[in-house]
Amino acid sequence: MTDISVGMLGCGTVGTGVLTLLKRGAKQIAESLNVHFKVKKIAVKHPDKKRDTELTENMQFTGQIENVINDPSIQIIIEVMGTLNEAYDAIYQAISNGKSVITANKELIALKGPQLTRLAHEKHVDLYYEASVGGGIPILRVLSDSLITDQITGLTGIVNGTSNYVLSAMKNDHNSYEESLKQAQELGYAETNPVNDIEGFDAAYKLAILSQLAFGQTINLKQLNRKGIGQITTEDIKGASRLGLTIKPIVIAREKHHELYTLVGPVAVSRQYPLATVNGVENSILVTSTALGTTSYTGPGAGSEPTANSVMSDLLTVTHHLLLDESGTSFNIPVNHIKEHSLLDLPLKYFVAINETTVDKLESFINHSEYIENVVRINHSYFLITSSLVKGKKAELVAFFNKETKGSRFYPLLK
Ligand SMILES: NC(=O)C1=CN([C@@H]2O[C@H](COP(=O)(O)OP(=O)(O)OC[C@H]3O[C@@H](n4cnc5c(N)ncnc54)[C@H](OP(=O)(O)O)[C@@H]3O)[C@@H](O)[C@H]2O)C=CC1
Ligand SMILES: N[C@@H](CC=O)C(=O)O
Repeated sequence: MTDISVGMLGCGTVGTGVLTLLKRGAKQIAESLNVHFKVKKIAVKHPDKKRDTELTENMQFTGQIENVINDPSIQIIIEVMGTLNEAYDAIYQAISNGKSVITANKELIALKGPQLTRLAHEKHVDLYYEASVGGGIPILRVLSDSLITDQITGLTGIVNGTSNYVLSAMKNDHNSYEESLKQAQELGYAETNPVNDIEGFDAAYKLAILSQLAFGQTINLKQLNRKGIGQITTEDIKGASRLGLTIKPIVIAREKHHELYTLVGPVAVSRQYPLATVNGVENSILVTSTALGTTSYTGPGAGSEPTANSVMSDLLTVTHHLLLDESGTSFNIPVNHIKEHSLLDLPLKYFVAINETTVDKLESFINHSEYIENVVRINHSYFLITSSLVKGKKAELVAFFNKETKGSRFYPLLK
């Protein structure tokens, strides 16, 4: 039996899940790999906090990250603490010290993954981050292994469990936005700062990682068209429903004529669209590729054990490499620099929610416009489906509604 010493940074929702799965899977790991993982040290923010003693027996808790990453007996570091700069410095140092690293940190990988991957290659250690996208869904391995020879042309997905949980609870259980978000936080789905979930930053990081693997491209997050779910009202959800639509927190990246079109934000999807029935904390990613057509990957997108399961799969990959003396691998290093656009530059249909209005002009416009395919009125609000609009025509409609009504919201529509 080979003993492998592991150090952890963080022991919260995901970290506790990792300890649980390590304990539960110890016999199976010993039988199949002839390996015993020993978690020696765990760095946390509050080393004196009370922890589950059955899970953490013989583990040393410390408030100093250096105690873990500089311990020469530790071979593998699992980073599940979050943060950007602290995590970067810690992982940089750990890799420099010759340790393989597993992380669930999407912000870090989206923003600094390529640098760390290059360093890991140089130092002949592994860097893996399956848990950073889609929680328990093994989507990064699918993109980097199963689809390696296929050409990916599009990704459309729900990749933030918290915002999908909130919107599903608002629609299906008629819960308030605040109540639903509180539940998502209590269930361990939300980020330390839930603004990252609600405003689409977390989804944007995940789209960046998916694009690194699918298109070899690190997308420019500063220019990305990103919106959150905070502006969606219960009226919009009801209006969409009356038109056979559901509002979902979606990420999209599409390659067209060797250019990339991206979007992060709420999208109205028809009831037949595959993502319409992905509810609660579930995530789902639809991948379109030349050989396979469209394939979908669905599962729990956040939470303790699902996310920890992805960490475990990385841990076993890294261990295989260690045992075979083949460390120095990762998912990929993005090398492409293709031009990026907002998906909204392409012709799209829209679901439009128009706030309370009594303006006759609007009614007359709606009845005569060739661009309106369907409309419902609920009290004094109107909800429309437009025909496919080019960017300029959409801008005209936005201007018209903003002038003639008390405000409107345009949601891209996928059928
Ligand atoms: N929750 C989820 O479903 C998912 C989370 N992730 C990612 O996994 C990572 C961890 O998330 P999660 O487990 O939910 O977070 P938690 O907030 O539950 O846990 C964070 C842990 O890190 C420790 N920690 C925080 N800051 C520091 C620091 N500066 N130095 C040392 N330790 C620190 C905390 O210590 P203490 O316990 O003392 O407070 C805690 O143990 C994040 O990157 C997150 O984005 C990825 C996929 C899903
Ligand atoms: N906060 C994230 C956690 C998983 O990545 C989410 O809600 O999806």
